[in-house]
Amino acid sequence: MSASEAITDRVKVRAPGKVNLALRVGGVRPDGYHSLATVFQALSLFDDLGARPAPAGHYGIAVAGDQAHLVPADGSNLAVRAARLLAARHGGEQQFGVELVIRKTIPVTGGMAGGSANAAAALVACAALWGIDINPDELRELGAELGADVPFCLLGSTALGHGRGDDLVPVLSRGGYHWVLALPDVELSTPAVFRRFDELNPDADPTPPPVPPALLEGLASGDVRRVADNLVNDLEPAALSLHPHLGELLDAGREAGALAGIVSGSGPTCAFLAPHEDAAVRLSGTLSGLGLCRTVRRASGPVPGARQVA
Ligand SMILES: C[C@](O)(CO)[C@H](O)COP(=O)(O)OP(=O)(O)OC[C@H]1O[C@@H](n2ccc(N)nc2=O)[C@H](O)[C@@H]1O
Ligand SMILES: Nc1ncnc2c1ncn2[C@@H]1O[C@H](COP(=O)(O)OP(=O)(O)OP(=O)(O)O)[C@@H](O)[C@H]1O
Repeated sequence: MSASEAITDRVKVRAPGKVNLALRVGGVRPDGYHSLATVFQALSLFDDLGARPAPAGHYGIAVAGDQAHLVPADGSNLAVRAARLLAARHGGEQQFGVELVIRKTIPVTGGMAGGSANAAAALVACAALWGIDINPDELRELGAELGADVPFCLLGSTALGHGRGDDLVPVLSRGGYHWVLALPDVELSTPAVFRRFDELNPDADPTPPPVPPALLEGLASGDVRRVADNLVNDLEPAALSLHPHLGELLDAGREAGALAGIVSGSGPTCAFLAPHEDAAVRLSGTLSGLGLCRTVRRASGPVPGARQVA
């Protein structure tokens, strides 16, 4: 199917990318994952996914968007894996079929949970298309089998994550936050960044450091400066050591008026928090003009998780 045929989508689902306001990383667990203590915020940078019926046993995929060529359009796509997993747990893969189309906006391999957002969207879309009655907890459990960030892409808003990052509790958050996202022209693989973290922290405590209480207080009171002062990402030194020029980009954003700048998740996207919307508009203009990154986007948060749209 070509992406232009998407007009016939029977179900459309929109899912957000994320930024980690705090990403505290502990040592490696027996399952190979790192113990995390993290605060996620879902951002208004969305991927859209359409689903339409297909013959039983057929799972098709098309991907559109300027980075579509970087995303697998076959059975390895996380959205296809999500559809098959849902089917397998509700009667069998041969009982259902679907044609999926993804329109990418979230940067690919950018540290903003793009693939996870597509998996979350596919779970929601296929459950609706196939008439499967599944509650949000079950949906998040399936999501966790697909990737550590998938449950948050389902939940959205602001949440505290423990374990692999998939054990979630909603966090009280007031007000809206205005972000400028600088997308560098390099890729960073999540496992490679965690491996570099291990090299830099050979004696990491199995328990991650706590998220800053002042961050949670800032969110609860809607105090953007307090939030900015307490952003933290333990993967940032690892990402910077793999791509040192990200440090220059972070410095440029701070000098151009950001309250704070951090690497988003495993990077390489750099996320700058602005004091208000006008400042974000100015900051994105300045950063675009510097030529330090491939593109600059603005987004706000928090926004809801994956959900069906008209
Ligand atoms: C960096 C973050 O985006 C922060 O939210 C996530 O921790 C990564 O989440 P994700 O991309 O959904 O992760 P997965 O697809 O489940 O795992 C990809 C790889 O990242 C590493 N990984 C991920 C999560 C975690 N808690 N510990 C890890 O070590 C592992 O090498 C894993 O094989
Ligand atoms: N539906 C999908 N969308 C994007 N990437 C996908 C998808 N399915 C598989 N991938 C592959 O997964 C890898 C990670 O891409 P993704 O865009 O999810 O990275 P990321 O945003 O850095 O992930 P995270 O922030 O969750 O660690 C890439 O190699 C990509 O090609």
